[in-house]
Amino acid sequence: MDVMVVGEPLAEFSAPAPLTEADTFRLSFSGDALNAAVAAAATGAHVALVTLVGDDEFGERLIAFAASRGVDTRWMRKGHGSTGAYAVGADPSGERAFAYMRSGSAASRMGPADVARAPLAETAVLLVSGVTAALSESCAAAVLHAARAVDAAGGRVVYDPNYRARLTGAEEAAAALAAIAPATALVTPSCPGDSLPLLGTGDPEETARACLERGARAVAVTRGAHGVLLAGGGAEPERIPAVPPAAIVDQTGAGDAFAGTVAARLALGASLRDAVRAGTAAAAVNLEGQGGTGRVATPREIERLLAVATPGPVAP
Ligand SMILES: Nc1ncnc2c1ncn2[C@@H]1O[C@H](COP(=O)(O)OP(=O)(O)O)[C@@H](O)[C@H]1O
Ligand SMILES: O=C(O)C(=O)C[C@H](O)[C@H](O)COP(=O)(O)O
Repeated sequence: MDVMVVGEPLAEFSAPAPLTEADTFRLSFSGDALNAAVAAAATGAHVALVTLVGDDEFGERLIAFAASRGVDTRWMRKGHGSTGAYAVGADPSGERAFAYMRSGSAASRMGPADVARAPLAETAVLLVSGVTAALSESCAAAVLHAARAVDAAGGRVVYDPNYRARLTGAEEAAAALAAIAPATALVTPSCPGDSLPLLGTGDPEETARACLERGARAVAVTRGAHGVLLAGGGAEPERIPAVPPAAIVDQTGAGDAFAGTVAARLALGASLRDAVRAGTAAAAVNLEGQGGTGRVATPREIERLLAVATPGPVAP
C-alpha cells in the first residue's frame, strides 16, 4: 500500500448563501480524509481509505464515489450509526461557515481495532489528521495506534493538524499534536489557522520550530497564497512559493489536496521538497473547483504547473 488515509468521509451540502438563509443545497462528497485520498489516488499511487460509513444510502454513495476516483475501498466498512454530513455556506463576509451533522456518526465510533484490520505494516505513508483525532476518544486512540504501528514498521506518517473549533478544544488538539509528533515524518500545520490555537504563534518559523521540538522529523507550514515553509528533514529551512491558481472558485479542500499529494509523492519516492512542490500545484488546482473534490489535479497538470510556475507572493 502506498498511502493509507484514516478518517471520516462526509456527505457535503453546499450553498452559495449564508446557512441562516440558504434553502437549496448541492450534494457532493468531501471531508478532509476523502479529499486527501482522492488527491493522492490521482497521482497514480495505490491509496486506501480506512473508515466506517453508516448503514444508509449516503454510506453506499460515499463508497461508490471513492471507488470511482480510484481509491481502494476494501477498508471502507459499514458501521453502526449514520453517515456523517455537513452543510457549508458563505457567511455575509464571504467566509465559509460549516454546520456539522456528524456527532455519533459511524466513523466517530472507529477505534484501534478497526484500523488494526488494515495492512499498517505494509503501508509506505499513513496520512491522518486532527479532524479524525477530534471525532471521539476512540478515534484519537485509533489515530495514535495507526501512527505508531506504521512508524514502528518503517513507514512514514504525515499528520495534518486541521484544527476545527467546532469539534474540539484547542488544548485537546494541541495535546493530540504533541502525542503523535514523535511518530511523524512530516506535519503540515497551516499558519495561522492551526498554529495560533495549537502552538500560540502566527509566525511560520516559530511554528516549524515548535513542531520539530515536539518530535516531528519535518514540518511543512502551509500559508495559503504565501506558500509553504519547509523545515527539518536534514535540510536548511526553505520557502516554497504557492502556485498561482487559474481561478479561486472555492477554498474547501486545498489543504487536503496538498497533504494527500505530498503523502502520495513521498510514497512514490519523491524528495520532501519535490513532494511539497507537487502539493502546492495540486492545491492550486483544487481551488478551481467547488467543494473538496470538485477539481482534482492529474500528474500531467502538476508537472505543467511546476514547469511554468512563476513564484507567488512569498512573505519575508
Ligand atoms: N489563495 C491561494 N493561492 C495559491 N495557493 C493557495 C491559496 N490558498 C491555499 N493555497 C495552497 O494550499 C496550501 C494549503 O492552504 P492553507 O490555506 O495554508 O491550508 P488549509 O486549507 O489547510 O487551511 C497552501 O500551502 C498553498 O500551497
Ligand atoms: O471540517 C471537516 O471536518 C471536513 O473534513 C470538511 C472539509 O471538507 C475539509 O475540512 C476542508 O478542509 P480544508 O482543506 O481545510 O479546506
